[in-house]
Amino acid sequence: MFTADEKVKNSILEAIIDSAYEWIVVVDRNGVIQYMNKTYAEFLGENIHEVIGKHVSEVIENTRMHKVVESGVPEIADLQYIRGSYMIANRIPVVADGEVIGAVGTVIFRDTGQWKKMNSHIKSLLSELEFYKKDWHEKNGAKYSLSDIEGCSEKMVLLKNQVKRAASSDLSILINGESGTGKELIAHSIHQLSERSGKPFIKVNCGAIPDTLFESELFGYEEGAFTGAKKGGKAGKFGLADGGTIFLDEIGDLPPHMQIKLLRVLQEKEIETIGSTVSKKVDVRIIAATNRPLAQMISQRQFREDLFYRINVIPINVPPLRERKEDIPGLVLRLLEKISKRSGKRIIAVEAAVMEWFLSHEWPGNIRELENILEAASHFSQGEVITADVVPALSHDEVSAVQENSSLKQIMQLTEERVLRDTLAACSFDKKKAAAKLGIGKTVLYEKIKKYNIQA
Ligand SMILES: Nc1ncnc2c1ncn2[C@@H]1O[C@H](COP(=O)(O)OP(=O)(O)OP(=O)(O)O)[C@@H](O)[C@H]1O
Repeated sequence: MFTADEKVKNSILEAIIDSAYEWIVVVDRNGVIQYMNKTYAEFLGENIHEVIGKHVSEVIENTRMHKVVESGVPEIADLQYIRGSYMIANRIPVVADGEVIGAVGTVIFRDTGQWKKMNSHIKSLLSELEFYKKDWHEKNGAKYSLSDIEGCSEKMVLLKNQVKRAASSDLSILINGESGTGKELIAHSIHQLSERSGKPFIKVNCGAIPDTLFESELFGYEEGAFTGAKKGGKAGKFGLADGGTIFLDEIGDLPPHMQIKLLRVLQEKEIETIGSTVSKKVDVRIIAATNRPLAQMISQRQFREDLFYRINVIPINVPPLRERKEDIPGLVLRLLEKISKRSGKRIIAVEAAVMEWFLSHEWPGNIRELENILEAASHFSQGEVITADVVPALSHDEVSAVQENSSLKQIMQLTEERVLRDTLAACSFDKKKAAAKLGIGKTVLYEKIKKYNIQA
């Protein structure tokens, strides 16, 4: 029991802590919360009494409090991402009799205006950093690894095993799959898992290089090789990839006269820089990808058979999303996490109606289409859960579904009904206003409301 004097002292202490500039949390040696000040709990949307006794990782995103208890090493001014913003966190171990018995954590920038300002400053610095990191990775390394590939369907489990096996060999790989299925992600993962992972991963988009620049892009040129050549010359992609992996994306888009040049390099394993008289040995592993039917292109003489056999030593087929719909819930969570990080807006789930639609949609654009839809919806979303009204594709799909089996009359009626419903809702069911907006008389509007049984 506290004495009256102690009670006063405790109340004073509590008042000081609650009005402190920082948010405060205290955990015991097991990482279980023993204390949290009111403002912190409020910010987290938690009840102050309910958080006591919970493990800190259940309550605070990206926390490291329990790690500090384990390591006994203080962490000062660490950047922590909580509820869509970056905060600055300090974590100090509490030591008694030479033993760590818990930790105190403080987070600064609880003043919204202040942290918004700081947050936007940090975000702009981080996006600058991201830009340079991306640029560096594009030139020198693989961005993704196997853990970035979401999917627990049977097809994806088989695919991941195949990726692991293929990575350990040094043979050429051809990844086949529809657009947006994750072929590039797989190419990165193969490189990361291979013995070449410490060496460059260089991507070449075969469809995007103009014919006239193809040779200089791939093989480079010497200084003075032609008018306009850069001082010091230029290294080509094959030279840059030496020792590592070259990823030939969209190989089916390679024009025939370029196919023969590529075949020569693959056979002879040497390149001739433009303007040089000597050829240079290169050691690169080839991973190619395509969404075009190369076998059919061979029969139509659009793709060289000899080049096909050179690159298709290990074929990997990536299944389209419609054949592995059980992966959708996991993908949605993974992509929302990625989008939230990118935009700084916390979105954690989609409502049941949206998921239902996701599971019934055919996904012609595969995972890229899913990512784009989630990105647009999270932009318009008001809360942390995406609702059907912010998924534009959802209403569009209804129309296309009807169009497949309907007469023009039915489609026109459906469209008319939708326009009426939308306009009435936008005018808060003020029929005079809605009629004026639609450019029809009030009587006609009443007739149509009756016809479609539209109710306020
Ligand atoms: N299994 C997956 N798990 C998580 N994200 C994925 C997965 N597959 C694809 N993605 C994401 O979907 C997007 C498209 O993937 P990617 O660019 O690898 O597809 P692609 O098959 O190479 O497409 P294209 O043929 O059009 O070049 C990327 O943002 C990628 O990160």
